[in-house]
Amino acid sequence: MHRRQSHDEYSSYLKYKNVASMSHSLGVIRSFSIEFFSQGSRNFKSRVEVNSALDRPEMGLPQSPAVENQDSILVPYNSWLLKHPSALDTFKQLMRIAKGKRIVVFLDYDGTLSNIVDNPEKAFMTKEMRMAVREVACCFPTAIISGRGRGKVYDFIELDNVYYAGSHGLDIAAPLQSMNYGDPKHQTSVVGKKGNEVVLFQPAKKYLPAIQKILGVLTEKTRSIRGAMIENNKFCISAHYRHVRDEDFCNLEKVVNSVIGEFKEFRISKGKKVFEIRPDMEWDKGRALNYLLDTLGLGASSDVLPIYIGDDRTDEDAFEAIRNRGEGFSIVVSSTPKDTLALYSLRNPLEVNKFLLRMVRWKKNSSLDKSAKYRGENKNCRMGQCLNLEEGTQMMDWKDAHKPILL
Ligand SMILES: O=P(O)(O)OC[C@H]1O[C@H](O[C@H]2O[C@H](CO)[C@@H](O)[C@H](O)[C@H]2O)[C@H](O)[C@@H](O)[C@@H]1O
Repeated sequence: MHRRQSHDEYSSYLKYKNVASMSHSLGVIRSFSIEFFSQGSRNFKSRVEVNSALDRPEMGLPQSPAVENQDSILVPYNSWLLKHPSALDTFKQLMRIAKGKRIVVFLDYDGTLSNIVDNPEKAFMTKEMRMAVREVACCFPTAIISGRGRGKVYDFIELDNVYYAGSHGLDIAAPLQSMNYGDPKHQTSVVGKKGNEVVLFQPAKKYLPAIQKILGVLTEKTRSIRGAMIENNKFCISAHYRHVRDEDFCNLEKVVNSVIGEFKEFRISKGKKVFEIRPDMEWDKGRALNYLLDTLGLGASSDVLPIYIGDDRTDEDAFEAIRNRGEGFSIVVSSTPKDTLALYSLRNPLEVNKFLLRMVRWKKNSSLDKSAKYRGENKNCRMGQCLNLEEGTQMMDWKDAHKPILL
């Protein structure tokens, strides 16, 4: 067990070195002189300690058995931070780069806006986080890109001034003008319950019957594996193993592999104690980010600056998309060193909350600097509603100030 672990850690370390040499600076000059300490017990201990903190039982449910952070690497957090500086500590430099650019904010949900908890149905975000997201969306176009079904992630966030992409970007409710972008065969213009017209971009529709089949077979075949949980995310499926005992994990993995083996058009990736099953097509969170930028009419603008914040493997596609654009800030949420293409980091959702509020204050101050009346950039928000925001301020209820854009 230990032998395998150290081999894995070493390959992780090599992978990290590759990522490190690939990673490029987007304007902030950073030191690349990372001193790796010898891979002795000190590093190992620090990794284990942080991971076990993540594994702590929450909400009185049994402790999670399997390794969560598959990407953790063998460097002390402070060394890793040199490579992926805190977006809070470098905030001023970041905003210096962002000045005069059109910022678009992209946020993952689980592990980014809400803490990772034992029960996926109870991954609520705090009301402070909801306020911060609502405020940030008043200042900059903002989209949530989640692995969950779009409807489910809306139920958690409950904001009408953000765009939603569910199923790892396979289900996007985009602004109306997006009819001019992307493949029209995947787009439908629909009128939602609230009378608003939106475009649904759903490139994986043809896989729905197969997804239903997989859901049925997986649910049946994992029924006898204690703690296994199958989640329907509409265009993809999650097979959770957070509560599966160590001794049953291989069995679950075998079942998932053998079921999906029968469906050649699907692929499996691993998230945080979850197998994520989705159609094997050229679409991911990175492509969803680019699609949303296009539909906002910003895809080709040279002054657009996307910011993506996410914590998990599928978010790496979005980090890569930002890297390929050559403009933008990719921010990984992690309290342990891990392999990532993200340039910056935040430790946890609490720091994400702080970062979002700082962006709001920065926007407000930079508008006041120009002695202009502060105005939000999101057309779905009433002007001036972000005024006087201080960290921790209780906000008034602006429910009816937003034009709903969701179905
Ligand atoms: O893209 P995301 O919004 O980050 O969604 C990724 C997966 O998130 C959820 O699972 C994870 O969070 C749960 C709640 O904290 C946790 O219990 C689980 O172990 C994590 O894997 C969601 O339930 C999955 O469907 C998403 O794929």
